[in-house]
Amino acid sequence: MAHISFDHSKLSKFVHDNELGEMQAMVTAANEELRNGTGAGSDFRDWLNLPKDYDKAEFERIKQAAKKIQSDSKVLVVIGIGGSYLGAKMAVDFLNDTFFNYLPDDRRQFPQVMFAGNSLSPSYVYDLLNLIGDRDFSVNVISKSGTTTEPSIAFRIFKDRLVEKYGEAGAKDRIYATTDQAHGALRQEADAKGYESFIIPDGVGGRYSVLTPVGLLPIAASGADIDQLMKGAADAADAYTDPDLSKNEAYQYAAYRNILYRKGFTTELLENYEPNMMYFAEWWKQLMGESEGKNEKGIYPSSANFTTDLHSLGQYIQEGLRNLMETVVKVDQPNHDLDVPKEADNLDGLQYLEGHTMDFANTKAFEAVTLAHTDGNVPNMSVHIPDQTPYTLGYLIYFFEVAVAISGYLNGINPFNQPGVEAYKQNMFALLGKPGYKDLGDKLRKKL
Ligand SMILES: O=P(O)(O)OC[C@H]1O[C@](O)(CO)[C@@H](O)[C@@H]1O
Repeated sequence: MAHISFDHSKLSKFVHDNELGEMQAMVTAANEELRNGTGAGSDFRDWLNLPKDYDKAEFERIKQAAKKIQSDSKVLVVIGIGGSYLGAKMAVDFLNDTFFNYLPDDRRQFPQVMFAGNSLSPSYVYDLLNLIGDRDFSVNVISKSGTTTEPSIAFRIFKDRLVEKYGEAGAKDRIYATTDQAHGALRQEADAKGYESFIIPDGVGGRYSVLTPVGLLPIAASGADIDQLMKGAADAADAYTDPDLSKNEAYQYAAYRNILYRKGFTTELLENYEPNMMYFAEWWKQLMGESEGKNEKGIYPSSANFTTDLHSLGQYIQEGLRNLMETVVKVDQPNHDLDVPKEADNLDGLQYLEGHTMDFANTKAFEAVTLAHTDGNVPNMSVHIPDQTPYTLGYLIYFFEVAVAISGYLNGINPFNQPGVEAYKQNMFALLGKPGYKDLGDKLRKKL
């Protein structure tokens, strides 16, 4: 029995009874490609066994580093982009108090965890420096390649500030580098300067890296239990191995979205009813989009946060272009619940909700939306999670990782590369005047 459950009961209007069964042969083949390494991109499958097969000594070092950061810093600045930040950001949000980063220092046990290097906005960096002020801080710089422009520039700026505040030696003790074990500029710098460093395993791509030091150090620094996170993922790894579609809900999810995609439902919205899951959707979008969007095909991953966005996107979802499908991640037991207060008069007309809780209203909204969208011809799937614990998050991460790998093979693409991301990078290097890009730079400038 899986710890989380996948509900496809509202798909009967869109998918005939026999269609899932007809996917079985393809799913079996996709499973073999994934498990036996015969599919495209097979060098990047190490995330499959990662929840069990990880470097235990390094894991302990992560916990020690997290303790040091908690003891000597009010702020941890996590520098990275794409898979080198989204996993940590979504997990820190998902696992902590909604206003975790807003609590003042005298009301918090653990440092603020702030992110940088995920844009080129100077205002953002300026504002973050201003937020830190003269408080103690540390930096975790994360980049597999070590050459990504956004985090590289941000790292220079925060490193400068650290050196200014603590001197060269003091700064060195507050920089944690998470990067490739042997290659890249960041590895060279970490070794040359003696930063404490952690390794991004070779066989794990950025978007599958949240359970490596990439995600684990910031998550642990925020005070969350990374043992439980790994345990949840390890149990999910056991739960989602059977190629039999009737027994594997992660594979069912992959198969259903493939069936729907072929019927013209080309955009998938990941939806939630908890504001601190907004970044879960951002993490999921990179996982799905970078894995599947290639060879001029793939489901476009989008998201909506409910009930908030029912009052902005709700109209479109209900009646706009009919190419949408939706997947809701629904928390069955919120971290906290509140009663609807009683009032003697009934001026607001809300008396009928007295005796109920806010979560009752939230869950009824979920049910109402599911039915309305289904009636509006938006195929609806949902993943129910019991709570927002580290164990459940680990489980959920693995559910989506294994599902997208199968989904990619079902759609005939390599789910583990991202060649298209290079196009903008090459142009940007050329326009910035990076050595080696002169000819391309000349060509591009004529087009501007
Ligand atoms: O860790 P790096 O090398 O800085 O790369 C960051 C991100 O850039 C990409 O290569 C492309 O977006 C992602 O796969 C990766 O997560």
